[in-house]
Amino acid sequence: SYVIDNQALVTPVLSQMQASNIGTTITELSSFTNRFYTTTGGSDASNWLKQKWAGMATGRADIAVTQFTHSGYNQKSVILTITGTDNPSEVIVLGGHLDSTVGSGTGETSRAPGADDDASGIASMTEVLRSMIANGYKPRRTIKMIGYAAEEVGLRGSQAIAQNFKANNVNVVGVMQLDMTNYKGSANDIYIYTDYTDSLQNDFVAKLITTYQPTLTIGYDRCGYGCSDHASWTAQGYYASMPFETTMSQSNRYIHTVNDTFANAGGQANHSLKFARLAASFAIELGSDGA
Ligand SMILES: N[C@H](Cc1ccc(I)cc1)C(=O)NO
Ligand SMILES: [Zn+2]
Ligand SMILES: [Zn+2]
Repeated sequence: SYVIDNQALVTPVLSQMQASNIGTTITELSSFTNRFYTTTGGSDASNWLKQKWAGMATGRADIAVTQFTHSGYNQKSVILTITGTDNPSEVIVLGGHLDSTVGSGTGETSRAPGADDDASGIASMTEVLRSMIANGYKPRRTIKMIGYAAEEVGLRGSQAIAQNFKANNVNVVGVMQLDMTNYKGSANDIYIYTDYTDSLQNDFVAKLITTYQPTLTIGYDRCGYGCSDHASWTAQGYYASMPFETTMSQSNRYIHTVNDTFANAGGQANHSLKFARLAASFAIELGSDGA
């Protein structure tokens, strides 16, 4: 339910999260020549993320990391699963995309750092994972963190996964998309997008921000189209939310260019930390509910 009553579990995880760790992961992901869905870099980045998450989960028998193979291109999505202790059939999904692009002509040697779009989202999720593990947090429901392949070419990775989950009757109770979290281009801190998302869940997201990050300011906007992977989940009838870094009109103009770098977002991840903390509070509040 959307009742906020797990402060004892959420607060220690949030307080341990650090922008510097997010910045490190953004830098690592940006160092692949590109992470395009059909290139060597795209496959290497997927394998790198799998290894990174698996390494972090060492010693946790309830955490598994797999890759989801897509048809028609080599880049695999990465799925980390924290199996719930006593209500495992109900699933919470945190997502971001691991591919990067400099447009349709992206090839093997194209330079596409994709620091904000969307290394920042993957890095935010990674810091959630690190702090949950450091605090020994074990959810009652299952939490999945997904690095989607092929978002930039039509939300293809998330579409395949959301369709697969629907076909298998996976009971996903909520989805949060993190795509572009580190470019502070607008007045407010977090913008809750209201199209291709669920309005009730969006109200819960706003309450999470006012409860756990009361100094942050909230804005609202719309994309006007299916602008990221949340739209794939909504299309399958699941509840999705997308907290975004700016208003639509002030969105990061460096994306999909060689200039989408960590330095061009200020060389620090203070903005991403807000989204990482929001994602952690979302996953823990929903993840701590029993059957
Ligand atoms: N189109 C999206 C970027 C994007 C998403 C939302 C808004 I507002 C502006 C721009 C993309 O490239 N996702 O990877
Ligand atoms: Zn993009
Ligand atoms: Zn993106």
